[in-house]
Amino acid sequence: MAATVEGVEIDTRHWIGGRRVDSADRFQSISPIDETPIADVASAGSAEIEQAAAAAQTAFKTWGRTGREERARLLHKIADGVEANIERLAVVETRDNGSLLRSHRRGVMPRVAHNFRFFADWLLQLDHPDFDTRGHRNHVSWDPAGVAAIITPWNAPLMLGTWRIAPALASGCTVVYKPPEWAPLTASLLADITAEAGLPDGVFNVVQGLGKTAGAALTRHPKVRRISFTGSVPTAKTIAAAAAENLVPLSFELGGKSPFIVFADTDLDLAVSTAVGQYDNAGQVCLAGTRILVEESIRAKFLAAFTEKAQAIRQGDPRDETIDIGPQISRPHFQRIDGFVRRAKEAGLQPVLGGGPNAKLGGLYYQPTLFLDPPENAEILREEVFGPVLCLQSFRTEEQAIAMANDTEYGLAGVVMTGDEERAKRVSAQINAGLVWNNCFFVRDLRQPFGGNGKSGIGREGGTWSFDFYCDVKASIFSPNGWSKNG
Ligand SMILES: NC(=O)c1ccc[n+]([C@@H]2O[C@H](COP(=O)([O-])OP(=O)(O)OC[C@H]3O[C@@H](n4cnc5c(N)ncnc54)[C@H](O)[C@@H]3O)[C@@H](O)[C@H]2O)c1
Ligand SMILES: O=C/C=C/C=C(\O)C(=O)O
Repeated sequence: MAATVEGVEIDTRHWIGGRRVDSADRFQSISPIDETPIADVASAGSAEIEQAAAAAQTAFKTWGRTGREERARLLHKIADGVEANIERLAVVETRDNGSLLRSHRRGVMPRVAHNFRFFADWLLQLDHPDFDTRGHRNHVSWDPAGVAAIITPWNAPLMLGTWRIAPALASGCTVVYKPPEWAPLTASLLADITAEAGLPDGVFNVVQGLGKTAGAALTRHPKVRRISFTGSVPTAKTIAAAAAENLVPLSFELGGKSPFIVFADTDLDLAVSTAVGQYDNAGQVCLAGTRILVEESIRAKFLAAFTEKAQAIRQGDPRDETIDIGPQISRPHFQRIDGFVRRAKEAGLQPVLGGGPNAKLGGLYYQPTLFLDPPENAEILREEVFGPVLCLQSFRTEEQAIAMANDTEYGLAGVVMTGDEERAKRVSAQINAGLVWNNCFFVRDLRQPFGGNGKSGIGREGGTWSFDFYCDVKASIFSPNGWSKNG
């Protein structure tokens, strides 16, 4: 079973134990650009999951004992393969998930390659210095845990997938990856790349399918020793219950409703352009600062400049390099976003920007939308919309800004815009979030701990934190006594 998308041939079957495997069931991948079906994809049930888990467990016997240098070498080979295929991966991803081709070409796909290179290099340096306990030498080592199940969403499919796949493979785990059913295609190309790189059979497996069937069977599977999930809170709760059954450690990167705080002493141009950037990827970014909090004395000035800049956003076909934002991922997701906006309007809020579908473009294009001063308990202020919908409120004091910023069940990210470095340090220290950007947004370094507090997730990945998750970390204690003379 194959599809040709933007001239690229894609095998849309699963990739299990180093070969293509089909299913009787199929699902369709529909392009958000024009809502046309672009591929029929194999849809797994528990039998295919069983097969993949068994292949991964068999492969683990060898891969788990493969030396660090060899694992790192193969990860670099995969990165080479990604780099050689950037254009093919970019055009397929854009057709499949509707994100900008220009960012796939120049930002996202290079980051996919970097995900592999970074964890390959980190593996070679992974170390904890030995330490002494009354003459006993303590040694710390990282033993791979076994089969890792990785499940990720559609808003940055290959980037979010490989951000988990690369450290799992570097750790010596074998992987069963369940890509998002709304954008499944680049995962299949990645399987080809890993095969060409010479990754042994069964070390990396792709099982395509729906969350409630393939995803659920994977997270319940007793051979799985780690579950790494990026997605929504309701799904996370279902997965946590499945993980509890087998006592499997899990890593969750979930939603957000991050604050974007603008102090009066900010560089206004920088604050406005960074704030308008929160509409990027049509608002389908977990980290987005969707609650803009502006100091009252500059509110009018900020709002005027923000509205002007937001109105200049060019929306359209994401394959056009001059376009700034594309469509939403799917009809159900589009309707969900519109539901939030309609309910906000019914509750009496009037958007000062957008407020509905983009009538000129039709399809899945939704206008960048801004609501002012929703009441404290408004749904639009509390729930993650995951679309191009922002709220703006104002504050009078720093304490009030911090209190408003922290008035959420989420805790993924925060943005602070101020000209005062001391204030930036003081405020970011008090924001309840896994990541706080000061006078910037989305500056990523894979040495950073990445993850969220509260409903935004469990655990951290990045650098050694990733290896801590995919490994059973071990302490070996060597006594000074009792060694044989030959020992
Ligand atoms: N924190 C982060 O790093 C991060 C990054 C990107 C997106 N997200 C979050 O992801 C969400 C959007 O993604 P979504 O709507 O696709 O999320 P989702 O939870 O509906 O789906 C995510 C993945 O889980 C699978 N899934 C669904 N039901 C399942 C089940 N019962 N068992 C196992 N797997 C199942 C899906 O097939 C998909 O692959 C947003 O909340 C967003 O904030 C978080
Ligand atoms: O939409 C969410 C984006 C998440 C980004 C990352 O996981 C990352 O940069 O590693």
